[in-house]
Amino acid sequence: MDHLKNPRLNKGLAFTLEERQALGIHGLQPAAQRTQDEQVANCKAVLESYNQPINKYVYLTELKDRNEKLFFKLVSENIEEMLPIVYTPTVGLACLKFGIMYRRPHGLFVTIHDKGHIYDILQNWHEPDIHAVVFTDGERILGLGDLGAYGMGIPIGKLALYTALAGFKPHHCLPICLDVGTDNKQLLEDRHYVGLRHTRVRGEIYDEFIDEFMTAIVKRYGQDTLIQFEDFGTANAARLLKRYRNKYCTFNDDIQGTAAVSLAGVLASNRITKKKVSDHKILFYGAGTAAIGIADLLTEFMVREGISREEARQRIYMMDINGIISTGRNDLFGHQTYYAKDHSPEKDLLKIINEIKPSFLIGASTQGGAFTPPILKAMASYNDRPLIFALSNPTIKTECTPQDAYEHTEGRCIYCSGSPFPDVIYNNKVYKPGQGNNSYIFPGVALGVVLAQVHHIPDEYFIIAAEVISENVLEDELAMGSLFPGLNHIRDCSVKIATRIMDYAYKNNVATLYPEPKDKIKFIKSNLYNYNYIPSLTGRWSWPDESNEKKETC
Ligand SMILES: O=C([O-])CC(=O)C(=O)O
Ligand SMILES: [Mg+2]
Repeated sequence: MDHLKNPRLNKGLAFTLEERQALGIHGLQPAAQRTQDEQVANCKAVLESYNQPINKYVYLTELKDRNEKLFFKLVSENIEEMLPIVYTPTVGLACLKFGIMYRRPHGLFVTIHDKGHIYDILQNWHEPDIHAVVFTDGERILGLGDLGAYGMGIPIGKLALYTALAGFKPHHCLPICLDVGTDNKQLLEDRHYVGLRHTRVRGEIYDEFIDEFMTAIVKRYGQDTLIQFEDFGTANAARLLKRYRNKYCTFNDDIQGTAAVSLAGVLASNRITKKKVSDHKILFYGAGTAAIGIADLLTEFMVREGISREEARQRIYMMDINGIISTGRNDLFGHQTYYAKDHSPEKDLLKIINEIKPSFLIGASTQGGAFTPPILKAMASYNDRPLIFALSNPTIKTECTPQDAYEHTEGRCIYCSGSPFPDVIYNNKVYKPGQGNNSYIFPGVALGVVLAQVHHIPDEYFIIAAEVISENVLEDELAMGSLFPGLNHIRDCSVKIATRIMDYAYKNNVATLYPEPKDKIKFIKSNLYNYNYIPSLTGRWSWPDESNEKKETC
């Protein structure tokens, strides 16, 4: 029965007659036999019959629970259609409905009351060989804010992409939600809420809890376990990254992954405008975690282009809800101060644009529709090809839609958004706006890091990832307005990113995998998850002359 009930073993109607007899499951299924491709086609037909994206999400979750290989084949071979369901934007909706939809565990919940016992909780996870952990404390889920334990949908979604976009084996991945309470009043009163019903624990106790968590992970799974921070609140994200980045194999996706995909977008746009990054005057709308991460990485890149760090920071302006980030303000934190200008605390975005005349406007504000037509028109009046990045997620939080962006800039803007949008037709021209989402970055970076067994993740890896992504945008794609390779090429891009990161790691003597693989691409490919079924009756051992496909243990 395990072969029908365990999603890792189940092949549904793809079991052959011989397998059904040998496994003792003959008669438990109808007579038909299907190939995996036929099953994929069947799944697509079922998905088409649902109108609501959330119902498609539930169907796919159930498919993953029933037949893991079929789920990953479906997603991996149909990325463009499936990504918006298993990931942004639908995953945001799934988080909002997490309580009512909760069925079975897909990861670990560690609460603040488990403090002192986190290692024991990790022991309860059934898989012993974890290479990558994605975890959140649910404080800033996408642009939706504090969703507490409902935030668990995000680590689950991110790790599904580790497998679908970078070939991580699913049993090497562990999603974790740290539940320290929530300050979201609506959730505290929601009868479906599944998390702790008290406000967030902060301060020293929170810090000790995170410290214990990090220690417990490496004690349980080893020093080179990759630990990805996801959707932490602004007050903690940068602070915790700084604290842990040189101690653990860790990165913050919202700071570093989003920064890298934005850099990739600018580098690709430079192929159109023939500019350097340092030729831009940049205005950020939003000065939180993602914005600071992008600003820091752009600064780093401008320094490489040959200007001083000080000059680079002078080219970057930021504003948040309290106005322009200026030296006179006393509410700035962390790296915000690097970008503070001598300026009156102006709060009106249009006025600021008219004064600064930026060439590049980046939205990381979580304020849907903030880039109004007059703002877009102003950007078009100062620039031949204004850059407009509307990065907030999910779709309702996007600062402007591509339709608005092209319409109000006479089709001249170079645009991307964090959430997916359909093609736009403006003035008889078809635009295919790309998705500036960190999903182009984190799977490939993670793959390189885990395979080279490095212990820390420097910014250089994110610059490498950005360069690889921008180099892989085709001329045709650029001409259609996309700054990123088509989503269906993302798996190849992940392998390329991983290869370049491994090269860099060995050159800099930080890879601990020994010996260095001679042909890294071949090495990487031979370690990727195989989502195709393999015969169920191959026995326990593999033989050296057999293909990798057969060698894989289920
Ligand atoms: O999840 C996404 O789509 C991108 C991301 O990290 C965020 O918005 O927090
Ligand atoms: Mg995120």
